[in-house]
Amino acid sequence: MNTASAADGFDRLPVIDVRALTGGSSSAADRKAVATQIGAACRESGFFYAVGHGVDAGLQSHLEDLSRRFFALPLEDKLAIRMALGGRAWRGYFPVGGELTSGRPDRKEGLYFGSELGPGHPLVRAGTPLHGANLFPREPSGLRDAVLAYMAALTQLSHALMSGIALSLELAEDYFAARYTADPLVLFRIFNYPPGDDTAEDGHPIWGVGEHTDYGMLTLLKQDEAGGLQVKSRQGGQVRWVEAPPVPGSFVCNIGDMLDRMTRGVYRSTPHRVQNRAGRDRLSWPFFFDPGWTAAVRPIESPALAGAAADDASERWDRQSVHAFQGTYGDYLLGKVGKVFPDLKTEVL
Ligand SMILES: O=C(O)CCC(=O)C(=O)O
Ligand SMILES: [Fe+2]
Repeated sequence: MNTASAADGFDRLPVIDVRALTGGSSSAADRKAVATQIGAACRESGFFYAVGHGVDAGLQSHLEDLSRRFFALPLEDKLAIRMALGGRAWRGYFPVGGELTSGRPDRKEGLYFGSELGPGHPLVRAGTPLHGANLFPREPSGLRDAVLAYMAALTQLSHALMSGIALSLELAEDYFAARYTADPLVLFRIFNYPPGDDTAEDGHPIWGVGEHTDYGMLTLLKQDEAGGLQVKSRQGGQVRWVEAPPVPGSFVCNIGDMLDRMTRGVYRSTPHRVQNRAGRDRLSWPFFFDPGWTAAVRPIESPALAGAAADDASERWDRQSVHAFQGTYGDYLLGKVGKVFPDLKTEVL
């Protein structure tokens, strides 16, 4: 077993070919071999690049093209689907400065999407936050179909990667599907980070996204050529920010707070941030694959995690422990999103 842990620090993020998990006809040994690589990455940095994932390149470039066309529209057209109009479903467009990931406005604009649920869906009928219909722009009109097709493809890939993560923890391949993701919470965002100065007039650095960890289970990030994503490595009290540059045809995969909680900190939800220094727009497409809203997320019992006990609250960006909280994943998530969109919280929740 690989005994690396985040405490050792790291200087690069591995590239893992996940074909054996996504194809239909791989051997158990091949699946286990991929799972072992994923497990080592989750222990070391909580991040890896997935290649050989099988998500159609044509769909991806189509989505990229449509996304650029949307952000190029006049602000007023983009605001026609502003988040306040998405109500409790928390969908739509937010302008630059509209989101405060770690207490200060991020320099990014974006679109929020999620599973497309009609008014008859039980969670929508019950008024559950973050569940409902998407707000799609009128232009470019193809964005709706591209987003829905992309979310479907990434949902399938996430299930496959979670079966690898289960194997890496010496669990049955359907461990997560059986407990948490039969009906996953799927959130998808399209971000545009415009170029600009690194530092504000008051001397504070300006981030595209400030330092944070992801809240859920697994994030799959598509990024364009611009670069700027950085991952926090810590070695003996020294912090180093490791670049996660674009790797063609890959998704950057990272684990979120719920997997950190389930593994008692052995698989880390590692802080990361973005600063766009490319001198042009940077686009990214993070896809979040999370436990169902009503799931109570519990520590995993597995020999692979024997002896693990973590409370990292004092080190975390938000000074909160993912291990101590009580409640469902929905409760946890709501506490987080309320902080990053304070105005919207008052308006719609
Ligand atoms: O845009 C990126 O590269 C990262 C975005 C991110 O970290 C997030 O949305 O959680
Ligand atoms: Fe993130």
